[in-house]
Amino acid sequence: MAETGSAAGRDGVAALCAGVAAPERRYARLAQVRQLTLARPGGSLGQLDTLVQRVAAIRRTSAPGPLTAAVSVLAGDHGVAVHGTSRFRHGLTGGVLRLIDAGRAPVSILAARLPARVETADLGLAEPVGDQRYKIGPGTGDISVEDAMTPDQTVAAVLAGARYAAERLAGVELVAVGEIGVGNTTAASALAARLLGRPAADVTGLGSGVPDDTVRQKAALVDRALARCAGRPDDPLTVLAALGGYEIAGNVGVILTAAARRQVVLIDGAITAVAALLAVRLCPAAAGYLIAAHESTEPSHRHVLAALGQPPLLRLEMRLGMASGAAMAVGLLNGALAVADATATAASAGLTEHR
Ligand SMILES: Cc1cc2ncn([C@H]3O[C@H](COP(=O)(O)O)[C@@H](O)[C@H]3O)c2cc1C
Ligand SMILES: O=C(O)c1cccnc1
Repeated sequence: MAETGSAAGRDGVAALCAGVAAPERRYARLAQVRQLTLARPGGSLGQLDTLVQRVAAIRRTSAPGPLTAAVSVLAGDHGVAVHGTSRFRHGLTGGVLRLIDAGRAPVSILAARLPARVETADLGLAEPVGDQRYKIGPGTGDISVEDAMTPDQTVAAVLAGARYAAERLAGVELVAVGEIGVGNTTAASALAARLLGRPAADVTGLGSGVPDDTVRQKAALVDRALARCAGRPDDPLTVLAALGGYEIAGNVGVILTAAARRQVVLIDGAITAVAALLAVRLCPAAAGYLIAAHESTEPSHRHVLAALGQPPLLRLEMRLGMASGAAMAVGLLNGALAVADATATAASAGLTEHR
């Protein structure tokens, strides 16, 4: 398999990438100058000052102010979960999606407090749940013995994610990117191992909370998956087809579309981070739109964030997925943006600096 997906599909992904222009650094400099005029010591918000400058470059304004946000969760089942790699049974993902849609899942509760609307879609559940307009297939193949998706399904899932983002996530300034999929930390570990050239044991963790012997079994499955596709090209779509999942591919499309629309992309945990890495491998300019909300306990997450050059905003030992870490970070980011926007200037307050 030299290349993944039909020519038309690959053209569609290339068009998504062509729509992404890097953020405009000029606005970061203007925001920095503006910050220095405020009635507080220059640089006193530390990393948050730098973050505000990055958001200024993304939004093309020197004072972006707090951002309107949507929280997005894409869902897909994973064939590899039949080996018992998750705390939960293969196929239970749909129940979690129902809980989110009913407003009773952790992310729904966090989003309601922000407030932010929650959007979800079934891209690859075994049993259909909710909106089926973006559905590509009923769960992936077991990556330890077969490809997760066909080349055409892979490209279709990226493009479905893009369409979902255009139709359901437009009109906000920030997208918190999330996923659910029983078994998807095994897929994320396999993708990270392959994309970063790291051994499975370095990037495999306890996911939803499995015992140590199951973590070792997960690493062995990842090794089998890597051996199965050794020698294949390592272009992002080929790797995604072999080892990924529908919700991961969909999030590649979400990230590229959000970047093209100059939305801030808040990355959640290990599974969305590896989708971001795939998006950046396809389209380097997308990197400028990413902000890493947190670093979860999944060992792959730290390595993938390092490869993305993204320090996490929060380190809380979360391992929940479903955009919950990203939702937690929205308030922090918007707090920094509000301070940058609305603090009095030193001159207006008669506060001149001694040095
Ligand atoms: C009830 C339930 C709620 C969740 N919320 C997030 N995840 C998280 O755990 C899953 C990944 O871990 P693993 O690879 O161990 O299955 C993903 O669904 C992720 O979003 C959940 C998983 C389940 C089952
Ligand atoms: O890193 C994550 O987001 C994560 C970790 C464990 C389980 N689900 C998600």
